[in-house]
Parts: sequence; structure tokens; C-alpha cells
Amino acid sequence: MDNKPDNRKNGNQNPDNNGPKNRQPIFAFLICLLVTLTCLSFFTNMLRGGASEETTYDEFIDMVDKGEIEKVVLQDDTLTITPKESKGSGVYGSRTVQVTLAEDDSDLVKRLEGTGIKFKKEPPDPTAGILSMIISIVVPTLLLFGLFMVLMKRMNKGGGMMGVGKSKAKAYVQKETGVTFKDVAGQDEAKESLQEVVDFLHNPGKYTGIGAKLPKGALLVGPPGTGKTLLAKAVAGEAHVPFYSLSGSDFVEMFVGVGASRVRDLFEEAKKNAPCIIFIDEVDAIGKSRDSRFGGNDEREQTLNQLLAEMDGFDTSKGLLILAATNRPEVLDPALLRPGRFDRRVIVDRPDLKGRIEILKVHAKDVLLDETVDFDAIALATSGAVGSDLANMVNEAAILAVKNGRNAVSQKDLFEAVEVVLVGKEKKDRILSIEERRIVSYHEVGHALVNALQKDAEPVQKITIVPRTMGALGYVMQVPEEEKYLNTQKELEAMLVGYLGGRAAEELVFDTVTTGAANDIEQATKVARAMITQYGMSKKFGLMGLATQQDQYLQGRTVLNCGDQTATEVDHEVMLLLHDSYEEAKRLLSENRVAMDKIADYLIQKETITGKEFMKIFRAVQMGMEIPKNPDEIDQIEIPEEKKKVRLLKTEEDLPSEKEEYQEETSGYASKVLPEDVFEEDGAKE
Ligand SMILES: Nc1ncnc2c1ncn2[C@@H]1O[C@H](COP(=O)(O)OP(=O)(O)OP(=O)(O)O)[C@@H](O)[C@H]1O
Ligand SMILES: [Zn+2]
Repeated sequence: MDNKPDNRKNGNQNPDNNGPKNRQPIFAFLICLLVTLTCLSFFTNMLRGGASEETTYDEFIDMVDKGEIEKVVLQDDTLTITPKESKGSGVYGSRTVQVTLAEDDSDLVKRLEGTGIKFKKEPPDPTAGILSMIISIVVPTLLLFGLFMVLMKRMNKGGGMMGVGKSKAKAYVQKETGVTFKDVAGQDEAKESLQEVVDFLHNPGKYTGIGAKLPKGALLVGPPGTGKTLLAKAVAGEAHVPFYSLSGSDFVEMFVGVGASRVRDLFEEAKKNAPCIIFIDEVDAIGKSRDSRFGGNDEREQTLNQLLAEMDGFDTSKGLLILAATNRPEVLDPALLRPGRFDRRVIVDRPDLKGRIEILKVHAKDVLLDETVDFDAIALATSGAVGSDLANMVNEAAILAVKNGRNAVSQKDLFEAVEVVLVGKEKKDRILSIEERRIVSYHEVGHALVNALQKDAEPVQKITIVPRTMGALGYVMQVPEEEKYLNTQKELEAMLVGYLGGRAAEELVFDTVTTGAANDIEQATKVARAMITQYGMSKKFGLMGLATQQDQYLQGRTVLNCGDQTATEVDHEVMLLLHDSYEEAKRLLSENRVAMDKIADYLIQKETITGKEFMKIFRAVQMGMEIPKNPDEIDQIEIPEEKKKVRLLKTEEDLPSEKEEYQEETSGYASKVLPEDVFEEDGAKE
């Protein structure tokens, strides 16, 4: 998947952003057309005689011959026949039927002579022609137009149909945001560089006095949910100026010129109210690079040009500042980043351990906490989480506490909330079959056991086989002892074995494999590929960089940059690495089969086990103790202190050299942390 050359790198043909929008008018038009056609056929039907039926002229003559007709009325060339009551059982009953005349009416008169049928000729209806024209042409046209207008209005949400000059992109204005830097936790560097900007707004004279040029704008860059919007509001709040905010996608319209006129309106409005802040969220929606190999997008280009022109045009000494946020800075048009535009870049990255602790504290400010709460532990368990996740967790914990009838949040609530946010709620209505529970149990124990053996430590916070709403059938929750910023090669290799431990357990125990390892395989492949192409950890390619990372603030796709031949070899290397890791996982598990069986057995009965329980069973098996049948008696197992120090891996004596190497390597250096390390979930994706 990753080794396709990325042809959207500079292009602005990203379907995510403008595709659906641009297709909207076509959809709208099609819908209108369909509705109109339906109406049209309905009307013409009505015109042709409403409820009465039409019959052929031959049938009419047949009826005349059989004497079934009472009366005939001729108007234009349409005959309205009333069949005789007495012949009501005939084909046409006694309903009025219409026939289109197929011979000269003098012939018709001759035919009816002497049959006793009442015949009447009426003058043609002068309104009929006009009426039919109105109904078949004017009404549908009006209908089509009306519907089209309504639909376009809907989609435009406030923008006028022909937009230009009239567009009312209502910027969201806050006179006073009420947010200060205190509300933004962590992000100290970002706050520091924005503090200067606040000062500019407060006191522009101080800077212009000595000839310093004031900044026009700053670009906030970082992953979603890290608090970019919050920071922008805080700048406005600190400076006590109004806050105009609009999202980049609000500017992207289907009519050329609408976006540009919105930009113009926005700046006009803001200039009137300066000093103030304009905040453009998702600026990449308009600011995407203009040079494109697939032909440009006129509307967005015009909008972007207008934005550039406005930024060049205003006078900073009035105290107008533009903040913009994006999580895809690499796609922005370089023109936006030139001096005098968004020349300041403020990085708002994922919070580190300290940042996460602070964010939790900020959000727990108004929440009642009991004495068990330890934010450090929560922060440690949530590596990779962003501000909005953490805010969510605190709130979720408070809700859980209320649900459980307590009036303060406990550490247990918080941990449960972490799981709710990261893997979803427990899915009580999903009942796994006994066989499935066995497989999931062994799978999860496989992960945990492999990790324990490799790290020689209590591996997990907990193991569970209660299905979750986000798809996991079971998972292992790990809490690292400390935040890591680097991973050694050994650690990454161990991580690979850990990912594949679940599948290895399935194969060992059931002699067959399931779909449950899909996520593990994906993660393992990602790590293996990164080791070979980015971290220089392959013997074959050495230090050659074979891939570059894109969209580092989003999912972080990597793109191979090597020839086809090399790409094939990379695939082969990845395959080999995964294969070796899998073999290692199977080896570790089969050497510890008894412990695996006992722990899995216990997990099947209890559904959730803690790391402590896991270790107790493992040590007991290691010491050859009898494991109680009743799961509730596991707690009573007493492990002597000195036994707790014995290395988990029983092949220790055979591999003394590996142990030394292991300790040496862990203090070494390697690459960056992979947040997936914390949670390993498994699930059959429905
Ligand atoms: N550093 C932080 N301190 C306190 N709260 C935070 C922080 N970061 C995020 N939050 C919380 O997360 C919510 C969402 O953050 P915000 O909308 O500012 O993120 P964003 O980076 O603008 O995301 P997006 O890119 O999706 O627009 C905030 O309202 C706030 O409650
Ligand atoms: Zn798994």
C-alpha cells in the first residue's frame, strides 16, 4: 500500500476536500430533473383525460356493431363514449371511454346512422391547447428552476446562488473569547511564541516606534485535537480583542468567485473592528498548492489569491492579526508562507507526559476527585493521546462516577474512561460463543505472555476479553514504566514479536488461525517496514533511506522513494523480518505452554485479569505449584519474594550473553516512539 508513488503530493486534486463539494450542483440538477420528469408524465396523463380510459378505434367500431353504446360525443378528434347500462358486464362496463377519431367525421356520422346511438358534436375547447402547453412546458420549467434554487441554497448554507458580492459567509464572531493561556495546558513553546503576538496587539506603537515590522499572521501546525483553536482563542482572550473565526472549507464553494468575495467581506468586517484576530481553521482547504499536474481548481485559486492580496493589503499597525491552523502544512502553497504572510509557524504537537498531566489537571479543575486519583499514572497510560482525548476522558470518568452512584471520581473511573475513549465502550450484547472466547483468550494471553517474557517484567495493566464498541474483541492494556522517546532496535524487534504473539498462540493451540489478528498484522508490518526503510535497521540496505514520511501530523503515511526492483526487495525483507518474529513468538509460547494454558483458562472464566494476577499464575507455574481450580482462589497463591526475582524466560541459563546484550541495548538509542505500543487491540472487523 505504501509504496505507491504519491501523486497527490503537490496536487490539489485531493478528493477529500473539494470532490464532493464540486459534485453537488450536478447532484442537485439530477434530482430536480428526476422530480420534474415524474411530474411531467403525471400531468400529461391527466391532460389526456384524467380518470377515463382510452380504447382503440377498432374496439369502438366493434362496440358500435354489437350495439353496446348509448351515446357518443365528438369534440376535436376525441370521442367520448358512454356504453349502455344494460351491457354493463361488457368489456368496458358502463364507464366513459375515450377514442381518438381515425376517420373523417362525416364517415363516422354515416356509421352511426340508424344504430340508435345518440350522437352529439361539440365545438372545440379553446382553452385546451393553452392549458396543455402551460402544463407540459411552463409548469415543469418553473418546477425545475424552483427546486434547483432551493437545493442550491441548502448546500450553500447562506451563500447566495450567484454569490458574487452578496455572499454572507457569517464569520463566527466572539467579542471576548474568555479563554486565556491558563486554559491551554502544556504547549509551552507555542504559548511563548504567541505571547509576543499578544504583546504586538496590546501595544503596536512600541514595536513600530523602533521600526520593527509587526507580524501579519501565524500558522498553527499540529495534529487534530491538540488545541490549535483553543490557542487562537486564548490569544484573542489575552489581548482582549474580538475573535473572527471561519473554517477554510467555508470558503470553498461551487461557484467561482464566492470564496473570494467571502474573503473580501471577512477582511472588510475585521478591519472595521480592528484590533482583532481572524482565525482560519483548516486553512489547507483554500491554501493548497496551486501548481497542479491535473489542472487547477479555479474557485480555490481565486480564493487563495484573494487571501494573499488581503494579507498584503492591510496595515498591521491597526492591530489586525491572522491566525490559521492546519494539520497538513506540507500541502500549503509556498506563497502563503512567504515573509509578510504566515511567516510564523507555531508547532502545536501531541503533548508529552508532562503536557498530558497538565491537560488532565486543567480539565479536572471543576471535577470532584477522590484521594485515589493519580494523574501521572493516567498520563503514562495515554501516550499518543491529544488534548481533546484527555478532555474527553476526564468527562467520561465523571459520568462513570455518577453512574456508579459516587460523588467523586476515582482512579478506577479514570482508567475505565481511558479505555472508553481509546477502544470504545463495553459491548454487553455481543455474546461470543465458547469456542470464540477460548480463541480470543489464548490470543490475548499470547500477546501478554510474549511481552512479559521479552521484557522480563509484569507486562500489562490488564487483559480482557470483553468486546468493545470500537470493534475489539479483546485487548491487552499496557502501561509503560516511563515515557519513551526513543526505541532501540531490540525493543522494536520485541515489539514485532509481541504483535504476532496473538496469532502464534492461535496457531499453537487450535492448529488453525482466525481473522482476529488483522490489526496486529497491520501494525507489525508498519513497524517492520519502518525499521527497514526509515530507521536503517536492515542488514541488506544499511543506512539507506528508502522512504519519506508524509502527513506527519495525521496518520503519518510513508512513501517509498526507490526503484521498483528495490521496492520488491524491501517487501521481501519485510516479509523475512515478520516471519522470523512470528517464529520467535511461537518458540516463546510453546516453551511456556503450561503457563499459557493456565492463564488463558483463568481469563476465560474471569473475562478480565490484572497484571498482578497474570504474574501470580505465571510464577506459580514456574515454581511447579498447584494452581487452584476455583478462579477466586488465585489470590491466595503466595509467591516468595526471592522467587519474584527469577527471570521469566526459563532459557536464561542457555542464553547468558543475550541478557547482557539486552541490558546494554536498552540504554542505547534508536528511533521514535510508536504510540501503538500502549494498546493492542484485536478484533474481527465487521
Ligand atoms: N493543550 C490543551 N489544553 C487544554 N485543553 C485542550 C488542549 N488541547 C485540546 N484541548 C481540549 O480539546 C478541545 C479541542 O481542541 P481544539 O479544537 O482546539 O483542537 P484543534 O487542534 O483545533 O483540533 P482540529 O485540528 O481538529 O481543529 C478543546 O476544546 C479543549 O477542551
Ligand atoms: Zn492481537
